[in-house]
Amino acid sequence: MAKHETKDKKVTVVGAGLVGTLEACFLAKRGYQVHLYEYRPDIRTLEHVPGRSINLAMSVRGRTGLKAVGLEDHVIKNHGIPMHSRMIHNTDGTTRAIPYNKDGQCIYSVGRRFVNEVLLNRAEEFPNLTIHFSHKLTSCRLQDGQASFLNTETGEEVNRKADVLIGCDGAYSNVRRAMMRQPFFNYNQTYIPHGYMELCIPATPEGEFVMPANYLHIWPRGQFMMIALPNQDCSWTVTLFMPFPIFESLTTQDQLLSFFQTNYPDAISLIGRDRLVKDFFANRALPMISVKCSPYHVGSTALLMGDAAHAMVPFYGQGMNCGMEDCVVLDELLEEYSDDLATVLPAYSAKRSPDAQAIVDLALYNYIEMRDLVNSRKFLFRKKLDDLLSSLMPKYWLPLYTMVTFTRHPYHVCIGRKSWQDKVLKRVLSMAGVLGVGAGVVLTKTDALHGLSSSFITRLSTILVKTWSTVTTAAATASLKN
Ligand SMILES: Cc1cc2nc3c(=O)[nH]c(=O)nc-3n(C[C@H](O)[C@H](O)[C@H](O)COP(=O)(O)OP(=O)(O)OC[C@H]3O[C@@H](n4cnc5c(N)ncnc54)[C@H](O)[C@@H]3O)c2cc1C
Ligand SMILES: Cc1cnn(-c2ccc(OCc3ccccc3)c(C(=O)O)c2)c1-c1ccc(Cl)c(F)c1
Repeated sequence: MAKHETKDKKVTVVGAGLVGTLEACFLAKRGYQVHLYEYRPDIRTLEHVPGRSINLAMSVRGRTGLKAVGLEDHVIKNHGIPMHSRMIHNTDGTTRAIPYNKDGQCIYSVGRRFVNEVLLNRAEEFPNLTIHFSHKLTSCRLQDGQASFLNTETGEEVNRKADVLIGCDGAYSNVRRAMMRQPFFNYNQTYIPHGYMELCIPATPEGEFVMPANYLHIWPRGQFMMIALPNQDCSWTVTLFMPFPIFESLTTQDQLLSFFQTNYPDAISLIGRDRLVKDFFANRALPMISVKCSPYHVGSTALLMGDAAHAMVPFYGQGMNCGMEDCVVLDELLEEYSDDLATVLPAYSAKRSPDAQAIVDLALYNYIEMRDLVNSRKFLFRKKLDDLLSSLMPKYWLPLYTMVTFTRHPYHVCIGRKSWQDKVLKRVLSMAGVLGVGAGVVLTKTDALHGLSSSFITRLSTILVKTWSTVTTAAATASLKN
């Protein structure tokens, strides 16, 4: 296929967040003339950057995007804090670690601002990439890549025509809003009844971590999930997920402290009683939205990427990872079709929307599943069962979280395996139910749940061996299908 010249092709990217800035780098690297417009001022000049989350879990899909523009080592090796295991906090204050991966793979806690600044610095290295800060997209014409911006510093209106307009303007995208006027553009959004609030566990006076550093700390309390990710300054960003009515019901200091004493007693001393009260009442719980839409393109002149295309609830830690993988997928298609945009954009929609919609669904599913894990025992049991099944049939059983987080298996393949895994789990648990009384006694009377006692494992293994032929046949069939 004849190579389509890129050096004369203009691209307007709207939104210099994590995905827009990365995409601008990808396109500039291919030789396009790129103009990146961002509503906010240059975050590198700001004292404090208001944001939706201070740190994020980065895994292989995001790392692959950073690697393509030469930033993986800078972000991961020099900045990212590895989280090798989950640290599960029980209501009695005891904790339990469960490693993520036998091969030592891990996820990394990275600072949102740091990653965005690193991407902006990289973007400025491209002579064919111009960044326009404090420029808000006010309107756009998708059919010819025309866009109008308001320079919020001067009040001046700026018009930009390009060969393609790419909306990376986040979950409440204006480019997507324009797309909604297109015939056959499908869209749906869901606000979940939970909100989230970020709190902080400070470093010690000596500047040390107060909890073991290389863990994703999780307080699984069903409706009241809470997590903590480590920051570079040895503090922790805590995210509290609760139904809005619960947030609203905690109106006094006593109500708040009593709630935490019941659900997260260890967190009171970790955060600090006075700081907890101050920060909780100084913050407000923020909403979480799930957005699915398709197609992502209009002809060869407009495209949606990142949260603008697929905003997801944060219960899988995949939003940024998915958006960065969007950039990798688009680049592979530009390479495959020699930058023929008329072919690439429809191909991108066809390839990416099933996967993006799958992870949006999976994140929502995880929200529901974790909401039902009312305590650590259930959370631990699920994880131990996953580990047991994957050790018994490694070729067929890869825990879903492992598949999503530690591989680049297409998301739609992961969700396909999930339905099969759910069927097997139901069969195994119903078989185990036959021994339920015995197993129940064993599990409740000892700390077997945590260690999954050898008698339980023997019994479960017997069941599995008995159902071995069924499971492996089903697995073989399923894996052939996917
Ligand atoms: C609480 C929480 C925790 C999360 N944790 C994780 C995690 O652990 N791991 C993970 O992978 N993901 C996580 N995410 C998701 C992740 O934050 C998003 O998926 C990611 O930021 C999406 O990047 P984006 O560039 O597409 O959109 P955004 O980051 O929203 O960037 C959009 C940019 O467009 C700009 N913009 C908007 N409108 C306009 C306009 N009209 N004109 C010009 N510019 C405009 C905005 O100013 C912004 O800079 C989390 C999200 C939340 C809310
Ligand atoms: C930010 C981030 C990065 N990854 N994860 C994550 C998500 C889900 C997980 O398990 C799903 C599961 C547990 C138990 C049973 C079924 C499924 C695990 C895990 O296995 O450790 C880790 C999160 C996260 C985000 C929000 C909440 Cl509330 C949360 F708890 C963790």
